[in-house]
Amino acid sequence: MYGHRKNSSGDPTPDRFTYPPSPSPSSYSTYSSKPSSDKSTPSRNPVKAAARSVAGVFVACFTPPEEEDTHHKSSSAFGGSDAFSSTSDVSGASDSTDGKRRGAPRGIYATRNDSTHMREPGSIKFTMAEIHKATKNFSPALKVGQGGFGTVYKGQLQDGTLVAIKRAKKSMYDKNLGGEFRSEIQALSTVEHLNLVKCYGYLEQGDERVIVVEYVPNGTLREHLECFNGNVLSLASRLDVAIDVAHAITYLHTYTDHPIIHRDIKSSNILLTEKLRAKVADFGFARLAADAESGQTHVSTQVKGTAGYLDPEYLRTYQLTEKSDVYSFGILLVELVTGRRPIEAKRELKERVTARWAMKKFTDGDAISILDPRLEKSDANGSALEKILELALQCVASHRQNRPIMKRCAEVLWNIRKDYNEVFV
Ligand SMILES: Nc1ncnc2c1ncn2[C@@H]1O[C@H](COP(=O)(O)OP(=O)(O)OP(=O)(O)O)[C@@H](O)[C@H]1O
Repeated sequence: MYGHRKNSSGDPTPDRFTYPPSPSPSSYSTYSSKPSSDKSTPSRNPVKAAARSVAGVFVACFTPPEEEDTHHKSSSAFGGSDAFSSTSDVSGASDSTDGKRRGAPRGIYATRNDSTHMREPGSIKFTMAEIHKATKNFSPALKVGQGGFGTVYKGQLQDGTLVAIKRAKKSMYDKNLGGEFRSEIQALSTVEHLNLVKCYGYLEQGDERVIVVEYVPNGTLREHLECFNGNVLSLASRLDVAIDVAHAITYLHTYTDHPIIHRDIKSSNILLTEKLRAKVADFGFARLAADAESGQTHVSTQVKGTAGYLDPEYLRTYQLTEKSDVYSFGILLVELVTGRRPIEAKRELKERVTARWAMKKFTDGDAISILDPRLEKSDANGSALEKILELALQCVASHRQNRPIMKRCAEVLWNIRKDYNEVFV
């Protein structure tokens, strides 16, 4: 199953992939089972050894796609919406989309009146009437994004709570979305953490699959790294974001009833609050990890994730562990300090795979040259950059046993942040 993103020309471009690939042709099959060399050149410097190792993995595993990914949003979260200030009638059958589908035999348009009963307090099941009311009948004015799962709307519940309402696209449901939907709900409904997007509930009715989650108002990390709002995210804020994400993943790996592996850690799944704190979203690919007591290892029948963030060891072995998230997190750290996407297909060959390029510069003693050009090349930034890259290197080690656990990542980042703060007091 491929997520459908839109490239700059508006064409759907796959950037998320499943291996084994679906029968449909895709350049992403080049990521597949080609074994990668883990035999890095021995080095006395473990950091440099890891760098060589990871560079080898990138060479072996990644053939960048022809098209650069693909940032797309049909409308930005920054656009927000003032549609809630309107007092228009939300029951309105006058909505044009609604009008077009009025004859549909199944789904919400045929069942709106079946589910007008009130939701029981505390229930996570929403009614169709509530969803319609919250989104003003899925008003295009309230659309805040589009992802592999479907369309995301900003909504407001009866009690005034702002929510993001994720409506699965029909094609996804046809492709056996059932499992993924339930997975997302199962994972989301059991967890609660300041740095995780809270799940309020869901609706499963006819062809409709809708998830209601906390609305996070300030766009995605990827949007901030691209300065969509005109402001450059400072290195201090980037460190805070990294710490928040590390805490969120630590919680998923360690403190839930069963370990949860997110499987799709990436900058477009990290949402920012107005105070620029991070909340990790999109558990569409989350799966409950093996029960620690049973000692079983989760073996996937399909490799899922997003190009550029995917753990090569998982790709090779189909064995999913928490360390696959650690790998993706390492890629995210590189993204945070460089500002670049993990794969930048329009750049010259040696710079296309951002982590490989960054690690090479780092081991050549030229880390500062990879710092996001929008950030000042100060001593404080240079020092923090090197420490962050050192951690990133460990996270993207080719063998999972050489990667730190996420809790350790949080601790290291916390210390980097502390040292960084001290420079400014
Ligand atoms: N909880 C939320 N609060 C505010 N905006 C959100 C929320 N969830 C998603 N969005 C917006 O909707 C967009 C699409 O989100 P979604 O999670 O469906 O897809 P994605 O993660 O960007 O892509 P994919 O699903 O293909 O990985 C996001 O990029 C963001 O702009």
